[in-house]
Amino acid sequence: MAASKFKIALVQLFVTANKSENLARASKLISQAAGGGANLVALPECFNSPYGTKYFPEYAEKIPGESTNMLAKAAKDNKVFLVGGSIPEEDGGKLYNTSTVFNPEGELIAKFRKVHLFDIDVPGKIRFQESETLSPGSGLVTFDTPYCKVGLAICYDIRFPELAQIYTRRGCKLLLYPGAFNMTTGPAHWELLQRGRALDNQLYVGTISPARDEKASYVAWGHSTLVNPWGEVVAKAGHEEEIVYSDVDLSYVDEVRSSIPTSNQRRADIYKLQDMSQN
Ligand SMILES: O=C(O)CCC(=O)C(=O)O
Repeated sequence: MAASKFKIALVQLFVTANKSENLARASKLISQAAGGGANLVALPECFNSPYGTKYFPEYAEKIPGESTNMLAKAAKDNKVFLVGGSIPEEDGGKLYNTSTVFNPEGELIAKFRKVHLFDIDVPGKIRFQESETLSPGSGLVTFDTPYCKVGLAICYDIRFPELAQIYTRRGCKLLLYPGAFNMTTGPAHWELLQRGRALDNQLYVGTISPARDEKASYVAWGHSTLVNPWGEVVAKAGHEEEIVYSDVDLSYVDEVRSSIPTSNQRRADIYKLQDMSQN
């Protein structure tokens, strides 16, 4: 029988412009998280490079490559499931914002390319057009652990509730979103979106941000968080580098779903959700 509890570590890494420093630091914090008892360790969006359209071409790598080789080794050395945040990936002349997942044997078990690119323009506040240099992914990705099935997406993807609903339909009890919200949308929407996705789908939602660097061209909000199926924040970082640990209690997912059985109360006769993804 699958274990009903496991420990997750959200690694809020301080990311700099120095890739090898980022990789070394990430590797050290993954070991620290494993030493702290985590079964599953997760890194932030763009953990190996600064976040910004001008940086993506400069830092992009093939998979496998330097960054994912480090992740594979760290997962194996520390015997953890490792969600490698995301990195700018180059493939076939295109760039993607890509998350990779490794099992405790160091094998790549999932690869997700951000599906919804972060293209926004909030007048006087923030304009960001990820599509200037990136291409979107075209598939949805879940992976299996001995604990539960996990759904994976990246940052802006959290704004699209259909994606989370599809992962829930596929049997996920935990959704993970490496992400880097900013000083405008962070305070307004970061926690609200996570609590919304968790409550709508009655599952755990974890987000993993880089630590805030006030000197960076894109200032991340921080506040990596875990929300439970009741919609409560159970663990939350500040904005500096830190590891946030929490137990994920899968029996609580079942309890909430049986107390308020929304998933059996849908009106398929008046609306429907369609999963068109091939993977
Ligand atoms: O949705 C937002 O407000 C922020 C999204 C973002 O920063 C990203 O997709 O990387």
